[in-house]
Amino acid sequence: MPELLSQDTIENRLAELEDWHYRDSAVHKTWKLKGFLTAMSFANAIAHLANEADHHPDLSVHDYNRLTVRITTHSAGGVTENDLTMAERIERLRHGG
Ligand SMILES: C[C@H](O)[C@H](O)[C@H]1CNC2=NC(N)=NC(=O)C2=N1
Repeated sequence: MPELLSQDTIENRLAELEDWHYRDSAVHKTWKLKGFLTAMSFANAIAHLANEADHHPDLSVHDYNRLTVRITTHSAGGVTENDLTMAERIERLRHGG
């Protein structure tokens, strides 16, 4: 089972990622997209990435054009390397990398 990371480690890693935060045993970010379908498409792209990685974030499309992603490792009960890796992969996806 992947091991839980300390708050210091998590916050140091998140400092490299724009607008990601650590709260309630998870890392999360909210984007404001161009519209509802853009937000849905981004959520779907993340869903495919997540399924390939077998690591599944919580995805919420809300307030018309916002997407909130929350990532935690259920089996560990908090944030592990797998969550930070997923956050990094989502950022690369968003920026076309
Ligand atoms: C069997 C399967 O690999 C596990 O249930 C995976 C699936 N996706 C998962 N996703 C997340 N976020 N945390 C987990 O502990 C987890 N476990």
